[in-house]
Amino acid sequence: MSEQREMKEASPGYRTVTIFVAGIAVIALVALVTVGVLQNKPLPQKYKYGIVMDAGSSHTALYIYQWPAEKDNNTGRVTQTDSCRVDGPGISSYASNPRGAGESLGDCMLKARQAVPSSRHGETPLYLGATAGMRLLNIENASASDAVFQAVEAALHSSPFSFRGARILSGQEEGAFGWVTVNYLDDRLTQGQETTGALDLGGASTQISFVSARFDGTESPHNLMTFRLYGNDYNLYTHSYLCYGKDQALRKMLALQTASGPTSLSDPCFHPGYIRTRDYSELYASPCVARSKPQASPRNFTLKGTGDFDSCRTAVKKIFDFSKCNFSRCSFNGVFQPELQGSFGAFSAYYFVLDFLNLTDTSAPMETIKDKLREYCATPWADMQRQHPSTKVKYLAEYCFSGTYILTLLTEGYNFTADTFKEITIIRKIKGSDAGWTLGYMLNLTNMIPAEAPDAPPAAPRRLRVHHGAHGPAAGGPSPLHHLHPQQDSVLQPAQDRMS
Ligand SMILES: Nc1ncnc2c1ncn2[C@@H]1O[C@H](COP(=O)(O)OP(=O)(O)O)[C@@H](O)[C@H]1O
Ligand SMILES: [Ca+2]
Repeated sequence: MSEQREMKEASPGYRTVTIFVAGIAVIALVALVTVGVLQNKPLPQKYKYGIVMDAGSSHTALYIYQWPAEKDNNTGRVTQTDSCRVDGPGISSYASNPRGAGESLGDCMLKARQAVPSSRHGETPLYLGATAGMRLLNIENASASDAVFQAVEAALHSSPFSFRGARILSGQEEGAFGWVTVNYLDDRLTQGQETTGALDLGGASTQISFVSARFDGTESPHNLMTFRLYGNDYNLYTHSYLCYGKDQALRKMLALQTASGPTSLSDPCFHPGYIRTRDYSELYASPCVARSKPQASPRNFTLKGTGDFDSCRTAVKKIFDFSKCNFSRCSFNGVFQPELQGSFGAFSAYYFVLDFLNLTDTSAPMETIKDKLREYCATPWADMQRQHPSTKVKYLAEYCFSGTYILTLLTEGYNFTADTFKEITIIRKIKGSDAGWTLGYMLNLTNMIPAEAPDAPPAAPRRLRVHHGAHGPAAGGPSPLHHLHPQQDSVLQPAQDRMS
């Protein structure tokens, strides 16, 4: 009896404890399940991603872009979230070891896997675009360039991303996409504002692109790219000069100086005291200079710097041909160029070189710029090395040439004057994204720039179909496999397609 009473008496407290413990257990279970579910099923991602690899002549770089998931295909701004520089040289340097080209991309691919949330991997487009280094290899040895592409494609196919092809961009595309990038990042396209021209200096080629009111393509159809973006039509003049990137331009200058096969060369574009043995077969191993290789020459020559800016300019100027022009006006080498118009953004090696030389202020008088270069080139090589112990020796040795080349290309080549030179801004990034062709390339291939303004009445679809232009390796390249047709539905259209 008493026991029963006791139990009865104890029961209210016992029940409270039981309910309490059970409650805790349920909460713990729910929390455990929630954590488990969340770990397996990631939270919905706010962003989408796209990856472009820039296989340049000197090196390959990977860029990761992101944009708000719900604004996809609209005006949601695409920004660069990450980039990765591949160790070693550009893929065109792997002609005799194609597998090495594929392997070289491994570290950056790993970085991309870590940077893009895994739930997005499968839907993230991955593109590789090669520029002038592969254009040259393709000219020189098409089967070697095929083998490099095969190795690179195999490597990228094995990534978790949605690989959409590796191909050589035409010079027109390279120039036009650089222009799209700069104007997209500056937000000049949605507003229908006046656009900025684009100047891109690479190692093997250089591009100039700008909108010209005086150019409709009649004079030189190959230089016209037409766009309709956000409801505005653009006639873009663009030209890519193969062999006029700064590395090939240097080869061209050295080739002119060694035409007779000397054993030593005094060169004004290198610092006084600079001395280096150069191999003839190495110097001439490029389609840019191969034909001018001396008939008979020793194995190598000794290159000695004299550090004389004015003589360097004279030597550099000789790689430009100003003698012929079959158009109303030309830049050089008989290439049509309308009168320069508007402001320009100059990036890539323009930035690397002029930033190193502290010459990014283009509003400085031309004479001041020349004086600074004159003084710079005259600095003894030993002093240069002492002052810049951590700068790559190859770069350090060539900044005098590169600065002189840039000045000559802009003023004598493109006809920038003391006045219009001020219209050039030297840029590396715009709002955190690198200036270059990659962003424009991706925006085009993923149709992220609409032809019509977003709030325009639903007119007939204006997206223009693009065929590859009848020019450049992109059209007649090594193998159709490498030239997927990613540009269908793109808004970018080379003029000759429109007119045919
Ligand atoms: N820090 C730097 N200083 C000087 N030059 C640089 C630096 N970084 C890159 N470059 C140069 O910029 C150029 C980049 O060209 P790249 O994009 O590889 O070639 P292309 O566009 O012709 O295919 C190369 O000449 C490379 O040597
Ligand atoms: Ca480049």
